[in-house]
Amino acid sequence: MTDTSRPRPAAVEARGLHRRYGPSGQGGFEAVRGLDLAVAPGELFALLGTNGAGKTSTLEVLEGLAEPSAGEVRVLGLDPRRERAALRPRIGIMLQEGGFPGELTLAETGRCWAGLTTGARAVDEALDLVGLLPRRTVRVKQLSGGERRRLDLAMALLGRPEVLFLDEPSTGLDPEARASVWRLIRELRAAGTTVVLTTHYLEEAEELADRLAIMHRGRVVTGGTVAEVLAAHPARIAFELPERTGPNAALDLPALPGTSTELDGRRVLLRTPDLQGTLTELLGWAARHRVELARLDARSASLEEAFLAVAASAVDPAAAPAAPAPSKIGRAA
Ligand SMILES: Nc1ncnc2c1ncn2[C@@H]1O[C@H](COP(=O)(O)OP(=O)(O)OP(=O)(O)O)[C@@H](O)[C@H]1O
Repeated sequence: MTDTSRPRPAAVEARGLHRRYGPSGQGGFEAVRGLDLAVAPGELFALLGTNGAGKTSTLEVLEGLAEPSAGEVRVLGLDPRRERAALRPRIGIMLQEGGFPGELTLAETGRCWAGLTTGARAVDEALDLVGLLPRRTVRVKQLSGGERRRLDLAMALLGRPEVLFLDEPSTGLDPEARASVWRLIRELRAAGTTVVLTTHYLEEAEELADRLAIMHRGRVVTGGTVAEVLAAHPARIAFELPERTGPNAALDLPALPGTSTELDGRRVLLRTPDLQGTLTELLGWAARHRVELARLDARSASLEEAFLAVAASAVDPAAAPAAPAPSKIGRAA
């Protein structure tokens, strides 16, 4: 397992966390299988993963809504179950479904929720944060799906939480609403709030997360900063050789250590752990030989590629992401 821990003290910490549904042995199901994570104060941590990987099951234990079947959990140094009374006023929780009563207006919902919250901010202020102030007299049942998500977020923010748990905060939001939720999350983080979120949107993690972990089948498969996660995956350089060079032209290309090559006619695809170095070599070679590299495209690995590779490698170890074997470019065909 990849250790996604950082030095203490952590705002959120799990050690050897297991969560089981149903009885032990046959008939039960272990959704979380020995998970370690540590989120520093003020950090934004994203939990990614395949469907059914165990993200929500993990979050519910961190939030104190469920008991772990094994392992240790601490949030702000407190046990989320045994010290719930002390912890609850200091955390905000946005579940996948808020489940607020449909007949109440947003303002009434906020007032009810504020009555249960220590040190709550003004309801109108919370609604304003998520752009729902103009809708304060509308009933919850009249909200669109995206507006409900924003109401869930507003209620999670009511108590000015030190730690905010967000389960898929932007699911169902249109691009504009998503951008404003991202802006709000960034502002909260800049003000020192620790945020733990789950998401299916890889660009959300790429945009927001200081660190992330990718889960598959109850385990963290990889984790770290976005750059650290991407570093394990090769960058790609694609181009077309000129027609005059013919199909064997690739034999004339330079040796590019650590780079693997795929040829499809005149189209060349290089995979390299060192994008800048390989590109420099390649462009130098092209300049010296006056070769035009048509449709040249160079890019780092995306989080999507890393995610797909991780999911595949967890099923099939042969597909594990690895640095490409050194090869002379023309010989790899
Ligand atoms: N109450 C339950 N009883 C039995 N199994 C459950 C229960 N809740 C969840 N599971 C199973 O536990 C596994 C993890 O579910 P969980 O909802 O934590 O995953 P997730 O990563 O949040 O998934 P998704 O991305 O699809 O929302 C799944 O296989 C799910 O079917």
